[in-house]
Amino acid sequence: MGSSATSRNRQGSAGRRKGPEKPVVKAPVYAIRIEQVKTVFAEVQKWKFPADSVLSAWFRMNKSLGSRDRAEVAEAVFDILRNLRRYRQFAESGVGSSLQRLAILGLSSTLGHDAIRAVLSDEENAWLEHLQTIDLNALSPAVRGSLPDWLYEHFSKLDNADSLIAALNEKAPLDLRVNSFKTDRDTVLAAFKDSPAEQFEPQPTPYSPWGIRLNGKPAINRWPLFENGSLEVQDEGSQILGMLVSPRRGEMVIDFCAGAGGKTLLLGALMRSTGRLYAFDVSAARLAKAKPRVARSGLSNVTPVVIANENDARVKRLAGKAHRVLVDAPCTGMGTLRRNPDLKWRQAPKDVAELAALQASILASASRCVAPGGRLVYSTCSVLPEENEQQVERFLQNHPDFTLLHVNQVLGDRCPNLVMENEYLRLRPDVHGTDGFFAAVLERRKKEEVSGPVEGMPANDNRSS
Ligand SMILES: C[S@@+](CC[C@H](N)C(=O)[O-])C[C@H]1O[C@@H](n2cnc3c(N)ncnc32)[C@H](O)[C@@H]1O
Repeated sequence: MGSSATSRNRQGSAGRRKGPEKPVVKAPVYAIRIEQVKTVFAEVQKWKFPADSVLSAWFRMNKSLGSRDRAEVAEAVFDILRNLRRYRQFAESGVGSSLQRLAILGLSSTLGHDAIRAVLSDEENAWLEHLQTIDLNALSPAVRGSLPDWLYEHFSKLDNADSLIAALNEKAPLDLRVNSFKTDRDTVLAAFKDSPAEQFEPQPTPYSPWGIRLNGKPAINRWPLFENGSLEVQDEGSQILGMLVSPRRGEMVIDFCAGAGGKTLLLGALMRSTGRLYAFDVSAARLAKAKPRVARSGLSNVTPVVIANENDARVKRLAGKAHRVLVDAPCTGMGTLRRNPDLKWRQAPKDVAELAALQASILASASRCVAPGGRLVYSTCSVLPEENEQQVERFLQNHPDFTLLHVNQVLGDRCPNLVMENEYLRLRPDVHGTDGFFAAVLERRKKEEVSGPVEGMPANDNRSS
């Protein structure tokens, strides 16, 4: 069972009824809830679409559901995804369909056994009670951590693997970033006092000067501070990346894999909306999602560009020109399992190999855009060395005109609480409370420091950042 298995006994949508509640009206609500979780999970486990897309589509088809109904279904589905391997093992015993048993496990973990007891059969209740007696330490580590074998193989090679796996199976808090182009964190925290945000216990994040951590999952897109562009949702790890790229006013900066613009917005704010910030991506749909966010943020220095691939002619035209290039590479997302637990079930070993090849190609191509003396930052939201350190090491072997900077040196005194053991930024949920996140800062040598011609560097370009 999940950690909250016995702790809560919420009233579900029954809570919306007026007058005193009687147990007799609660039962059908949770019988319906079990069916709802089964319906959604049956769709999710086709592994065709991300779980949050499946849930959003189902909510759109079931508009009459209240926010508590939605939250209960979503929490149970995500709980099943986090614990799926363990739950499947548990579901081998018991009665009824395996889908029914998974739904019961998810709901008893998130709401507590007592909440659903009345709608379960005697056998089902006895089965749940028996499961409570199982010693989780007696399970194999891959079952206990609910990872497929191939992924457990990868994780088990990392430092303190058990602690990392356990932390990645927890729910994540919600991190917000204050848009420093519009306001500052103290002002937002003051505005949160006596507002609906207060119930989510807003706290400054420990490392990022722009971060606020909320306990819970409010619909912040209806908050005025979100609507006016003062706030964005962004994990603290991604915020720290802004300090590593550290773009300055008036510079030319490329966000090579900009997606829906999460990091673009941060870089644009750090540039105080000056200079030129190219937002590249191969996905027009993702870049389109950045548009309203850029509009809200008040930035006017962002130029979105849909590229065909990393070797697009528009990329080549910028050879040697950019002061800063960020490659926030497509990756397995294994550092974000707290938020996207379906990623561990939707990928296979071949995906790691394919992504690693794509990452190497994007990094090589993006590096050509960096001006002499300029900075290239490579990042992923993965914890796998194949996507991280090994990429950077291979890149450095093939690109002697780049050197690796130590992140402590780059961060200087801007992030005094954060000290890394070696050159790389390596964040983990069990150590830092962030998603798993990796970044490396590479600097292109100035022209006079390099002997012989260097690919992508214009003969007459002698700028430095
Ligand atoms: C990790 S996501 C980027 C997230 C984004 N930086 C943010 O902060 O929201 C990786 C992005 O790389 C894009 N991508 C994939 N292949 C690419 C390529 N060859 N060149 C540029 N971008 C690519 C994907 O479409 C995806 O949006």
